[in-house]
Amino acid sequence: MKKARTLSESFYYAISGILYAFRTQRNIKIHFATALLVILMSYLLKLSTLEILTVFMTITIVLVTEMINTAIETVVDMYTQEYHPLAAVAKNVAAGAVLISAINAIVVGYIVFYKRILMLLSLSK
Ligand SMILES: Nc1ncnc2c1ncn2[C@@H]1O[C@H](COP(=O)(O)OP(=O)(O)OP(=O)(O)O)[C@@H](O)[C@H]1O
Repeated sequence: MKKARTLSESFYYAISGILYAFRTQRNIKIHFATALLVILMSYLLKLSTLEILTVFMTITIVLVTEMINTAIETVVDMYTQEYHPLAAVAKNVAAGAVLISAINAIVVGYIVFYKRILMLLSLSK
């Protein structure tokens, strides 16, 4: 088994993991595009420092859980292509983690952006 020897090698492996997840996972592409849009909106709507921190934490949690989900799916698929109840448990629990992070993102998005967007819409009338 090949072990990472230097810090730069470890960094390279981590970056290639991120690029693999981005290349192969449609959901991660969607989350990434949404994150860019949310960051742009945060800038335009002049969020407070605390709100910006919350938005960044939320984006990070969604992307990280998606990547861990991808890692778990990959390990399960490497282990078996056959139906196995434990494979189902592993994948379902990983998918559950993604769902929880997505619900958190919706709640944060609602609390931070909803009133501001309503105000903008009423101003533009
Ligand atoms: N080897 C397996 N044995 C038993 N059930 C499985 C197995 N592979 C997948 N499943 C079931 O099918 C579901 C979907 O698995 P799959 O690997 O297709 O992920 P996915 O929904 O395509 O995820 P993503 O969209 O994130 O790639 C799992 O949550 C699990 O319930």
